[in-house]
Amino acid sequence: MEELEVPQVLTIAGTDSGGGAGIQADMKTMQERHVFSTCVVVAVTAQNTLGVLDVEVMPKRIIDHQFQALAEDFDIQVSKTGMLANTAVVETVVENYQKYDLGPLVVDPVMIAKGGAKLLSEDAIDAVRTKLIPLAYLITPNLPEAEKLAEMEIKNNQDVRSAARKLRQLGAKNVLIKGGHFSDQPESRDYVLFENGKEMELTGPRFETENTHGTGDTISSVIVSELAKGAELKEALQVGKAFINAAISNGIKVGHGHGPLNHWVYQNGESK
Ligand SMILES: Nc1ncnc2c1ncn2[C@@H]1O[C@H](COP(=O)(O)OP(=O)(O)OP(=O)(O)O)[C@@H](O)[C@H]1O
Ligand SMILES: Cc1ncc(COP(=O)(O)O)c(N)n1
Repeated sequence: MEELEVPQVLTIAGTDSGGGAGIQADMKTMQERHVFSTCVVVAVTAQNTLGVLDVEVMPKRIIDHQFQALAEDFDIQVSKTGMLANTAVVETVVENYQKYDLGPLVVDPVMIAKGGAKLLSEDAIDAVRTKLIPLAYLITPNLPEAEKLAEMEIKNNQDVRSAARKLRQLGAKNVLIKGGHFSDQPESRDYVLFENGKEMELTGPRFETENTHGTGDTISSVIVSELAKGAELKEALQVGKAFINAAISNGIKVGHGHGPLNHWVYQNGESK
């Protein structure tokens, strides 16, 4: 029997027991985009749509062994990082990514959950800036994350452009600054700065909803999946934006707080 070759991808992040963000959102999204997903769990969160109850960071030994187990058996085409918790984890991830061949790296520099919980300690931001960003093929901060990493305030579109240039100077090849937090604007607008200096905007309607738990994880996981299937970055970003628009606008009723997205609805450009 002939077996199907499928692209293999990796998410390095924290879990969300509520299933809407973190590793669970990543793997659900990757499954929807028809790639085989693997994971390195660096932290476990006790979480639901109302917030984060507790966090346990994994010891270095088990993080190292997860990388080793994957590297010895799988052929990972593209990897991504999400919640990395603290400096020690950032350094362990950097060490392992440099040790093994895990394809281009998409860095989603998760810092604070929608409900306000800290998912990266303040002192780890420096390690992300100086050790992780230089490895990134693409970095995908939201506005507050871009402000921290670029060490500047972002008040308007010109500031977004300056912050993206700073992030490129830190070593990220390509930069996507997500505009989900510009909530006073009528449309959702994300900004992209490519490695050749070209720019692009990803725009769409802004939906009035509380149900945006895991938007950042989801869009970066679509991008990882499309890249693994051989798409150019521009196309991967456009599929990501279309997927997120469909996943937000066709909302599902789960939980009592910031609800999760509809990960099923986007089917090759067709939503409900
Ligand atoms: N209310 C909304 N309507 C339309 N698009 C949105 C909305 N909220 C977020 N988005 C889009 O979702 C994507 C993720 O952006 P966002 O800024 O929310 O990332 P994030 O804060 O990292 O997400 P999270 O922390 O929830 O994982 C972007 O493409 C953004 O434009
Ligand atoms: C484990 C984990 N990773 C990422 C997020 C960010 O998602 P959001 O900002 O939507 O809460 C999260 N809440 N939990």
